[in-house]
Amino acid sequence: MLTSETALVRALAEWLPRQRWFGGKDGPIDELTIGTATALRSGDPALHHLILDVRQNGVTDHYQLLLGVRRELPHRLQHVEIGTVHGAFVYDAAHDADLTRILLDALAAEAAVGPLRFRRAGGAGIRTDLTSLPITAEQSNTSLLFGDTYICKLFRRLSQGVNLDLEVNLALTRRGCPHVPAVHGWIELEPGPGARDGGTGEPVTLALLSDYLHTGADGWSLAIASVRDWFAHTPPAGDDEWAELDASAAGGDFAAEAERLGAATAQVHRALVGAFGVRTLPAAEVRAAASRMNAELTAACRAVPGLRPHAKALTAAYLDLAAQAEPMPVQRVHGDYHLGQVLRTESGWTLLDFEGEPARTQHERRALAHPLRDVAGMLRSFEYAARFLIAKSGTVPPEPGGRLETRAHAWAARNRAAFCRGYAAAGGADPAAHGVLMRALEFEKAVYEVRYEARNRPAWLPVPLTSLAHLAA
Ligand SMILES: Nc1ncnc2c1ncn2[C@@H]1O[C@H](COP(=O)(O)OP(=O)(O)O)[C@@H](O)[C@H]1O
Ligand SMILES: O=P(O)(O)O[C@H]1O[C@H](CO)[C@@H](O[C@H]2O[C@H](CO)[C@@H](O)[C@H](O)[C@H]2O)[C@H](O)[C@H]1O
Repeated sequence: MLTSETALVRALAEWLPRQRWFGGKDGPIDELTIGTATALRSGDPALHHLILDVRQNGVTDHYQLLLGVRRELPHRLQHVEIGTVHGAFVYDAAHDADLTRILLDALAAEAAVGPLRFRRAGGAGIRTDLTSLPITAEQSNTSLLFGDTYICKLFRRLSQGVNLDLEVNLALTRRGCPHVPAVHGWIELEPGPGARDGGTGEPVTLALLSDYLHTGADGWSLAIASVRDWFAHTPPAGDDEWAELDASAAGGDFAAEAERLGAATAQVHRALVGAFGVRTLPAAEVRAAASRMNAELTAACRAVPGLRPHAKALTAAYLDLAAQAEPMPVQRVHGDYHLGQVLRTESGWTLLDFEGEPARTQHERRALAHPLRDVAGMLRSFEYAARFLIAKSGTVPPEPGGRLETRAHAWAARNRAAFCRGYAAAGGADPAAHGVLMRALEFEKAVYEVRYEARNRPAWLPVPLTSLAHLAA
């Protein structure tokens, strides 16, 4: 019985915190148990689907793992070894194309295996002749490419109920929205006792199979290429003029793309209203939201001391929001909008990953919000992109007013303005006309990022902290 294998549990507890997608790196694992184990293939190699129940600081999270078991571990799989149990190697089978093809077969057949249900989105069949390759993006989940046809996202930390990415993508696919990849199928865990559905009575989404937009380039890589050009460009008039330079002269200027991205964002926001509706948030709830933002700031300052010097400016922004609170429209939004979530294809920008912020509860992620929340998220991403290369070269925190920092600031300002222009011109709320709300939303996102980086990528922490130093000044 796999669930009572102590050697396996011990190996998993040692391996899990080292995974990019593990969201609990800021504290020890108090207990790890195997919640469900479903055999998808026996023999050698064998494949088991596991749900790991991980208790940390009184809270239990559920993580999904495809566990491969082999007597001999070929070289190509050694980097994903978890350990050995009774003389057999166990490893992360998301990287084993011999085993992942079972997922496509099961989806095509709309199979049911134990508590796992394999679903198809529409009438069209699912190809089963494709080999998978995991992508190596900076991800909270693990995605497998099947040829250049499908991308299958295996959700790592499971949320209760229907996954938002599935819910939103299906709704927008069915409305014919051109800015999301079409959904082909999904895998879910049927409702059941304990961790299975957390009492919601809803299936838990485990994976999502969508169109792979193989010609697309993600917004983050495009933006970083542009920042690189911008840093490399030698100004004609000397260092002091760098901030005022015409960025379009540097080559690789991103502003026109940023503007188009703003327009696509406004169009998706409209489609979300069409699919899920809109409501008015009373002023009292806006005030409550401002006070929640401040409570998050207090908690974040406790966890990350580097945030404390900015706390006063952030609180002032939240107080301004509360003081000027008036009823505002709220709707379903993307919820974790940044340059890594958008792809530029030959036909325009496509938005990905409607799951919301991985560190929030499902309830928080599904909550309606002002659409400018996404705009604020993307503006933060321009700040990140502008400073990423400085951080990578090890010169963070840069000297205030320093050469590269001045340039980074100029790049971010140019692209932020272009994005907002595109958003407003395509019918979205004009960010310039909502200064108080925008400032509070941007700070809220920056606080989230500081916590996110502390928990997941401590080496990145200086990026949001440095940009906060500028925004809060
Ligand atoms: N449908 C798709 N077509 C092409 N690439 C995709 C697609 N979906 C995701 N990607 C790529 O995978 C990366 C991570 O996807 P995402 O859905 O954001 O995963 P996560 O939730 O783990 O962050 C994206 O930045 C993008 O580069
Ligand atoms: O894409 P995810 O849903 O996994 O989002 C989480 O991870 C993101 C990083 O991969 C993180 O985004 C932050 O870093 C980005 C650069 O890597 C930057 O463009 C974003 O602006 C910044 O927020 C995101 O916050 C987190 O939820």
